Amino acid sequence: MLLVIVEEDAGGVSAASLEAVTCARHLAEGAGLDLHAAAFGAHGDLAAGLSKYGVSTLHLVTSESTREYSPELWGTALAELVEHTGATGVLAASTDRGTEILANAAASTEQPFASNCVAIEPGDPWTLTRQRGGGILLEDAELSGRVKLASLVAGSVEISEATATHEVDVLEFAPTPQATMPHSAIVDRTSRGSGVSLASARVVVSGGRGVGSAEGFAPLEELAELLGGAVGCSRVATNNGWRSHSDQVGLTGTKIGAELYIACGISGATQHWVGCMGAKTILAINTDPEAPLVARADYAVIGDVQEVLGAVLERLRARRAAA
Ligand SMILES: Cc1cc2nc3c(=O)[nH]c(=O)nc-3n(C[C@H](O)[C@H](O)[C@H](O)COP(=O)(O)OP(=O)(O)OC[C@H]3O[C@@H](n4cnc5c(N)ncnc54)[C@H](O)[C@@H]3O)c2cc1C
Repeated sequence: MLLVIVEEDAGGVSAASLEAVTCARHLAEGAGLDLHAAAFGAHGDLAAGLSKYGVSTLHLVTSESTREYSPELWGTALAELVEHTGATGVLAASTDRGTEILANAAASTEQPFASNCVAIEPGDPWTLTRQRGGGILLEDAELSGRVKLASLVAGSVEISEATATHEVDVLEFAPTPQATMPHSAIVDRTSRGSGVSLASARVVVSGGRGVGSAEGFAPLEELAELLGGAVGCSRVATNNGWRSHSDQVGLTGTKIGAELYIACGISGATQHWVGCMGAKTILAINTDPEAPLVARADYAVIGDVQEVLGAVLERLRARRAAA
């Protein structure tokens, strides 16, 4: 059996997790194995969203010690679930959580973990392609082991449904309490304005130095809201205190896999590019026609970001009012 960790986003299974599910189904079918999913917390409602994707069982990891996120406690709980179910492979999206949980589970089970994969082919060993150097290099590798663990970069796989729809069995799994184990724990949370996470948003409207100030992000916020997306930024925007680090796209920020990335006043330094290159379509708005991101973008508008966004928003507001 193969196991895929699913994360919740906006009340359903996140797009990045559905990519991992699609990839895991491909591996399971190639090996003639069942596909199970696992979620942390009482997320029984995710079962309905998984029924079309070939998942037969959803394991809900529920216990007092795993109620709040902790990479060590969740990783150890996952290791226990792997032994309990006899899973021979575990996949997750390459989100911060997915990577941390798998790394801890791998350490606990003493099994190998390949992070940041963009393609995984069935067989024994698994054949994989993974990102290195923040995505600048691609490495071909093989993964062998009694249990293989791998994480998948968002935007690598086209989400697809299974040929048959299954009713998903929901099973609760209570791991052994690990309260005395050394672990990190969340002590505070800052909620984001939008309910959509940057890593899994289908549209990201992102701003850099060219936006000019924290207040200059207001039209980006409005555009993101109108498009049902999230706001991102470059490191200059975080360094200047215009946005929080959680909004940063890039090597030392979030890697996105959006359908559409709108880069406003961002030059496109390599460290930024590796965070947004997974987007399917890139639109750059920049005063400099020679900016690297303008050269790499699918579409570019050469002009002042505030003027361009002002015109776009005017049209969108008028269209919304007419609808
Ligand atoms: C180890 C390391 C890690 C890093 N990690 C990251 C990372 O994760 N993410 C990241 O983003 N950067 C990262 N950086 C920084 C990166 O190298 C760049 O410095 C940064 O991305 C530049 O941000 P920017 O594009 O906003 O600014 P700039 O490079 O200054 O570009 C500003 C752009 O705005 C345009 N512009 C100016 N005025 C306007 C206007 N009115 N309207 C429209 N366009 C305008 C300009 O033409 C220019 O293209 C990292 C650097 C290092 C060394």
